[in-house]
Amino acid sequence: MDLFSHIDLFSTDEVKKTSFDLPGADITFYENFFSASESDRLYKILLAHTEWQQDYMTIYGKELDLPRLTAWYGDTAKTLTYAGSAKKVHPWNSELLFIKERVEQEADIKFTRCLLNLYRDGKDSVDWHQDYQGELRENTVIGSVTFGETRPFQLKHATRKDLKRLDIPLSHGSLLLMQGATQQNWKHRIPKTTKNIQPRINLTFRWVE
Ligand SMILES: O=C(O)CCC(=O)C(=O)O
Ligand SMILES: [Fe+2]
Repeated sequence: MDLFSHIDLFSTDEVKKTSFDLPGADITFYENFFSASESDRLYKILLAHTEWQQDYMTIYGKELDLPRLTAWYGDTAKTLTYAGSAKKVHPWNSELLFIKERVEQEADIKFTRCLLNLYRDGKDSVDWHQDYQGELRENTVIGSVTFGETRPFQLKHATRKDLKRLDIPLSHGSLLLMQGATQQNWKHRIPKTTKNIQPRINLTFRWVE
C-alpha cells in the first residue's frame, strides 16, 4: 500500500492548517475547512444557482473571452469596475453568507464582496497576476475557498528569480488565506491541464468598498 491510499483510507474531516514561510507573503492554507458533506452540498448548489457569466478582456482593442465563467456577489446590488470593465454585483444568497461567515471568523475581518470563478474543465485557467492595483493591493486580505476538482494554485515572486515557485493543491472544501504584503510581492495562477478533470468552483472573498 502506498502512502496516499493509506491516507485515503483513514481520511477524516479534520481541518489541517499549513502556514507557508515565504519572504514578503502571509499565506495560510486550511484543508477540510468545510466538511466533505458541506462541500458536496455547496458545490452542487453553487454550480447550479450562481449567475455565471462569460466575461471578456480587451487586448489591443480585441475582445477575448476569459477562459472561465465568473460572477460577482456583494453587499449592495450595484456595478463595480474591475480589470477595466463594469461588472454587475448580485446580492448575497444564503449559501454565500454561510461560507462568508465561516471565513470571516478565521480571517477576523468582514468581507464586502466575492468573485466566483468556474473552471469548467482543464482548458479553463487564470494567468499570472496579482490581485488589485496600487493602494488596494497593499495589505489586502483575500479568502479563497474551493469546491470541486483540485487544481494547483501556483505562486511565484514578482521580481526575485532566485525563489522557487510554490504549488498548493487547492482541494474540495479548502480555504487559502492571503494577507499582508502577499499581493504586492507574489503573483499567482491556475494553469491549464490536458487531464480530463471535473469542474472547479473558486470563491475569493474581498473587503474593498
Ligand atoms: O481560482 C483560484 O484559485 C484563483 C482565482 C484568482 O486568482 C482570482 O480570481 O483573482
Ligand atoms: Fe487572483
